Amino acid sequence: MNGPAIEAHGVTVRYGEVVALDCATLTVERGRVCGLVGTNGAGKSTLFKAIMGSVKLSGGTVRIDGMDPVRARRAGEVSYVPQSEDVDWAFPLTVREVIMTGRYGRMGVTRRAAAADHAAVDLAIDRTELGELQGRQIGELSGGQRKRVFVARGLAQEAAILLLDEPFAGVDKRSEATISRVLREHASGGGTVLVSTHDLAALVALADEAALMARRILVHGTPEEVLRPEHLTRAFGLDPLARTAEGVAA
Ligand SMILES: Nc1ncnc2c1ncn2[C@@H]1O[C@H](COP(=O)(O)OP(=O)(O)OP(=O)(O)O)[C@@H](O)[C@H]1O
Repeated sequence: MNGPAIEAHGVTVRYGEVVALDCATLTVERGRVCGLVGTNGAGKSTLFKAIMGSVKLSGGTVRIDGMDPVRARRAGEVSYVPQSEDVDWAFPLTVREVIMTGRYGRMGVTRRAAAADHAAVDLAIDRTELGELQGRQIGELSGGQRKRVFVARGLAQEAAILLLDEPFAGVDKRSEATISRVLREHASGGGTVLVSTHDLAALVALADEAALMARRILVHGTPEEVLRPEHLTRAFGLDPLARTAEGVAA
């Protein structure tokens, strides 16, 4: 592995006339949790897609562990938990089966789970506290439980880099606490986490560093530094102290 875990330099992405990212630069070193903060439409999801190599760049470069992002993704180095899953919730899949899909990249064409696959899934289930729910149909789960399932799928993949787009939106307190703990543990074990959140209050406990974005990275530093009122005013365009974090971001 060469270079930082995530290195986006001068990244520009356009959707037709819309400039979603305008020269965004962000470096995240291994073993860190970085919180990504910005208004709706600030380009957070697009930055995740650029890091995954799933969107065309009009400018700039992305390197993951020194590698091209598509290569890194194919090597299973990066796992992405999107804001909303494109999943048919009525499809009869159990929690365990969904988490096992995180192992598909390692199974080859037969998709036959070996002992190592079951062990990785067991560990992911344990860490996300889904033991009692592993036989349930995913359609029966609450929003927070579903989120934990997709975080568990990322853990089962054993990717060094976890990208999570709004994992705390609409989840219950228990799921929020579990996901936060899992992310901190991942970083303590040498992994890297980039997580977008609207929950500014939780950022200090969750993240080692934060990045404030509005089509590009405006400030990148400790959460305390990034959350200074003058920076939030710049990113959100109003007095953040006059509103709750949720209200500002909405
Ligand atoms: N497929 C697309 N086609 C056209 N415009 C898009 C597309 N995806 C995103 N955009 C636009 O690009 C900009 C950045 O969107 P993006 O989803 O990256 O922001 P975000 O910070 O993740 O916002 P949110 O929190 O609402 O998901 C927005 O103006 C959005 O409307």
